[in-house]
Amino acid sequence: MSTNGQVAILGAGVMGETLLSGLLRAGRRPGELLITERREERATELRERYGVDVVTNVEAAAKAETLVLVVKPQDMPELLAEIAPVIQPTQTVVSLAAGITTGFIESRLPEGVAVVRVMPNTPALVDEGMAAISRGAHCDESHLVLAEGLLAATGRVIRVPEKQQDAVTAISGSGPAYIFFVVESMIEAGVHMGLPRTTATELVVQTLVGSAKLLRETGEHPTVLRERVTSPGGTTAAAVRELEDHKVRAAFLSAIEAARNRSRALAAE
Ligand SMILES: NC(=O)C1=CN([C@@H]2O[C@H](COP(=O)(O)OP(=O)(O)OC[C@H]3O[C@@H](n4cnc5c(N)ncnc54)[C@H](O)[C@@H]3O)[C@@H](O)[C@H]2O)C=CC1
Ligand SMILES: O=C(O)[C@@H]1CCC=N1
Repeated sequence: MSTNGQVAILGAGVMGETLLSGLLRAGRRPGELLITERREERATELRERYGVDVVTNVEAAAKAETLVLVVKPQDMPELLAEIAPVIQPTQTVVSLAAGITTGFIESRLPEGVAVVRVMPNTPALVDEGMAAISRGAHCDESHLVLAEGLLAATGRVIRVPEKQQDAVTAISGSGPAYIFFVVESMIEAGVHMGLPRTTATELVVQTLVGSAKLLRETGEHPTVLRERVTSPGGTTAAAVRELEDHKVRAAFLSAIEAARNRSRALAAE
């Protein structure tokens, strides 16, 4: 049962489909994958789109070597109660849920099941994901390597101590949303100044991609890169002064701390 290499994705919403499509792009065959999904029309859609089998949670837990839990944190107790009677300590559980600790999961499953906690993000859909993984009490190196193998299909993977996962969630898990918020704001500014929306969008998206590549490929500190854009007495200095006056840096600090605090609170709901 536990050495068939089969991976079951339990809960195939946004993140479940992201992982599923990434595994298929990376060369896994549909027959090696199973999904479960509570919404019937969603299950049908994914079966037709990817050619994977849709099974019940109990069937998935009885069959697959690796169970990837991708339901919302609030749905986790019910899912764990469903699979606990059939799961064996030879299987590996990988949880992608924000805020849910490995201890929370271990305490609801048979003694000895290895649990890996992962925080992925949505750029995984274009193979530019950032995932951080942490070991539970019953994990050894092989379980971490297995989880890394799954997540590496869609981008970068790092290992972090579990106590850092709420901060990771606030930075890279939710992070794409902050970037999209900035992008929306910049496009709106362009439209306010009379640029056609398509022009403003192209300018902003390419500026974002170019800036991201500059950061990654030069390895320079963002402050240095920003200073290079900022000519003395010029346009950028005028803009950055406004951002500082509006306490945008402080707003980012508070926003990201709020996300971290929300992650901490999720397991208690
Ligand atoms: N969306 C994101 O950017 C990220 C999400 N996550 C985590 O991934 C998890 C899922 O998030 P999303 O995909 O955004 O939510 P979602 O709501 O799109 O997907 C959850 C899916 O699980 C299904 N579901 C719920 N209970 C079920 C059950 N008992 N059995 C089978 N299917 C069930 C729902 O019908 C839904 O399709 C959450 O725990 C979230 O914290 C983690 C990192 C990033
Ligand atoms: O908003 C959320 O709770 C999930 C976790 C990180 C990104 N999305």
